Order: sequence, then structure tokens, then C-alpha cells
Amino acid sequence: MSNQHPSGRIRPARSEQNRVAPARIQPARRVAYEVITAVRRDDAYANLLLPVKLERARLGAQDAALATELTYGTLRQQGYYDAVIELAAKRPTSEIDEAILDVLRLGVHQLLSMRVAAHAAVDESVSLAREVGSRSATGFVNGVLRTITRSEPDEWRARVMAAPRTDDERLSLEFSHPVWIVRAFRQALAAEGREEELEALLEADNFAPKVSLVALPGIAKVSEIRGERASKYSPVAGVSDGGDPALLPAVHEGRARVQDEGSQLAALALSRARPIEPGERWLDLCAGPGGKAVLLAAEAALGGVTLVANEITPARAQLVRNALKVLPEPPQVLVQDGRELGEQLAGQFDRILLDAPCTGLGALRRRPEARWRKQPKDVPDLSALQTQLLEAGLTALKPGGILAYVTCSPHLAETRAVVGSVLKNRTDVRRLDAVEVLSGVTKTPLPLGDGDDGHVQLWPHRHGTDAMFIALLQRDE
Ligand SMILES: C[S@@+](CC[C@H](N)C(=O)[O-])C[C@H]1O[C@@H](n2cnc3c(N)ncnc32)[C@H](O)[C@@H]1O
Repeated sequence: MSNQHPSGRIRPARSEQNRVAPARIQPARRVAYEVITAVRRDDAYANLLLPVKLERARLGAQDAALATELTYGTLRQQGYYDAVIELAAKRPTSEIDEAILDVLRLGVHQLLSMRVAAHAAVDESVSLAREVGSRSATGFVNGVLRTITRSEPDEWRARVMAAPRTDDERLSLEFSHPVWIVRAFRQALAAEGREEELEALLEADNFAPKVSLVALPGIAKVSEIRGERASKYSPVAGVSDGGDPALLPAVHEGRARVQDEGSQLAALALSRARPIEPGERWLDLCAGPGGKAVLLAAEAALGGVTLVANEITPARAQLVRNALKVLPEPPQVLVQDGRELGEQLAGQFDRILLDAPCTGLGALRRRPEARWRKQPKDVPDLSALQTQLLEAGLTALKPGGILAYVTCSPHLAETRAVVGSVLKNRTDVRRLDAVEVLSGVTKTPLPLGDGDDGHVQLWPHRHGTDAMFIALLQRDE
């Protein structure tokens, strides 16, 4: 029988007529999938790639918010979702094609953590699988996701938790953090007698932080950036009320910037550690991309201080220069290995910021994939580099000068251990009480743990900041 339609067009065969048209993939889901795949395949950074993709796809505000939630939520919860997928697929994720695993993770996020209708999540996932995988992959994705829809999110959680595990393994799955990071956080909290806060910390890491802004002293007023909520601690901060900060004139002009309150406090702990003497010389030893350098530079300009910024990576040094342009007299930017600057500039600086390269475990809220990318083997190399940079920084201090050692990681091997090991060999350096210094800086007292060494450890769950570590060290007169 001919398929010729009276209109002259070829009529589709019956089996084709009955086939359900593939679900159209919503642009927001496509963007999320592309970012998740690029993170896995190309080591892309979601926080850098997503805005580019959103711009290109010309998504409206609502779709952009959806794409962001899909991307960030899927990447953060990857560890937990993989455990669910393994149960539903009855095979380890290592045996699933990686492109299809991305499709499944994105689908599971919609089914277990968002209010997306099950049929929409499944159908669009199947369509995605059809695009990126083989014919059999569509059936597999359909089967696994439909299995997941048959139980409530709480039932899946109970099933995943049912296998006997150590406490850290349980927390690792429940809050989707690698076990070694759970362990590192436990140890850091225990060091200040607050181990019972571990779950709260892990939970805080799974939420996007509020957007904090800094009004650069002398060139912007806090009233220009104040959102609906006032900042709690930093005297130069404002909290965005959810709109695009770039629309604020002060931000547009570079006089105010997006900056975590913890980073602000780290810079202010140094600049406000004691009254500024005009003519002081300050150094930011590891300045890229320049967030703290520009706050220090603003403080320095008010106090008649000369600031020098240094950064080893030329491209990041350029970012520092760009950030500093907002100042009437931008500080000099060096491009050198900070480890060599100690001897070259020995005894020249009154204050030094060493915001050391680190694992960044304190900023997992902002970089959703970072927890899976960092490896425990990164830590010893970083500790060694941090130790060398700290030794160099102390050498560059004038007698009586102050150095702030800062990390955006609470890992003890990067914080207290580095400071402790360097101080063991330096009889001419003593710890200053950073807790007391910051109590004179913050608008309200910082609730801090019981560490008895005067160092400050900030936490997302307790302070709403990144987990910045701040130690102040002073060279003897
Ligand atoms: C934690 S980041 C600094 C962040 C910066 N203070 C800010 O607030 O924007 C550490 C920086 O140190 C740089 N760095 C790494 N090794 C270095 C070295 N040996 N000497 C100088 N800078 C180094 C990295 O390229 C990175 O830009």
C-alpha cells in the first residue's frame, strides 16, 4: 500500500505516526547540560562558563535562574546522586558512559531536589540522551529515571544510607562531599572544640552564598551598596538584595565590588591591626586576581601608605592592575615568584598580606565542582608552597612589621600547621591576637571557637562567610 497522501505529500508509516515526538529540550536544561559536561570533560569552571553560556543563549531572568539551579545543584550533589543512580541502575557509575551519566545526574537533580514534573524531567532527559548517546542509551536513561520516580526522595535517601558505613562516609553521602573533605572539616572544627557543628557546615556548603559587596573606603560609601539586609560583621560591606550588583553605579564604576565578607575581614585585619603611620610600605605578596589588593590599596591611600602588589601569573597580575585602576594613584604590580621576593625585598615592609594559594576548601559554596576536583594529594604540595611563601613574607617584613597569613581553606595542614612549623624556626616572630584585632574591626562580635592561639577561623555556617583562616604575625623590633 502506498503512503502517498491525497495532498501529494508522503504520509509517514503507521509506526512513525504513533511514535511520540522527542521532547523539546528547554534552553535552560541544555545550557546546564553543556556546562556540566564541560566541567567533567574539559575541567571548565562552572562559575566562569555558565555566565558566558547564559549570555549566548539569551535566556531571560527566570530561565537563567533555572539553568543556574540545574547546573550548581547537579554539580554539588553529584556524590549523592551517583549513589542513587547506582542503586536504580544496579551497576556502578564507572560502568556508565560519562555523557549519559551527566544526563542522569541532571535528571536526578530535577526529580529529587526540584519541583519539576516527573514526566518533563524524564522526557527531556531521554531527548538529551538521544542527542548525546546511542539508541540503547535512551532506553537506559528512561528506565533508570522511571525507577527513581517510583519512590519518594526520602525513600531514596533512606536506601542510600542503609548500607553500613563509618560516620564520615555517611556524612559524605548525605551532604555530598568527598570523605577526605568531611574528615578535614571535622578535624578543623575539633581544633576549636566545635566538632558538633560538622553537619551544619556541610549543609551550608550546599547553598549559594548571599552576594556581599564592599564599598572601597575613601571612594565609595556603604550607603551606596546597602541592599535589603545590612552586613553583620564587615564595616565596609553591603549585602545585595538579589538584583544584579553591576547595575549599582558604585559597582559599575569599580568603586564597590562583589567580595565575600570573610575576604574583607582578612584585609581589614591587616590594615586595621594598629593605627597607620604615614609613609608605611605594604606588600600584597600573592595578589591575583586583586580583590583584597584593591581593598588594601583603598585603605593605604587613606593612610598615606605605599602598597606594592605581586602575583606570579602574568594574566592574574593583569587582573590585579585592572582592579587597581579605580584608585587615583594605582599601586605598582610586580610579576614574580613570591618565594624569591623575601630576599630581594628583605626588611622593607611594615605590613604584608600573604593570601596564600590553597585548596580553596573554604569556598565550596561558590565553586560547585571544586569539591570533586580537589584531591587529598594536592594538600602536601600546597602546604610546602605556603610554608616557603610565609618564610619569604616574614623575611620581607621590617622589624616590628605585621604579616597576615590568610587561606580560603580551613584544612589544618594549610592553616595552623603551616604557621606552627614556620614559627618553630623563627625566634624573631610572634603571634598577634587576630581575635582581638578583629573585635575592634567588626560591627558585631564574631562568635569564634576555643582555639587558644589567637588565630581566626571563619565559617560559612556560623558567620555566613567563606571559611577564611586569618593569622597575624609580628616581627620583633
Ligand atoms: C588565594 S589567591 C589570592 C587571592 C587574592 N588575594 C584576592 O583576594 O583576590 C593566591 C594567588 O597566589 C598566586 N600564587 C601562587 N603561587 C605564587 C607564588 N609562588 N608567588 C606569588 N604568587 C603566587 C596564585 O596565582 C593566586 O593568584
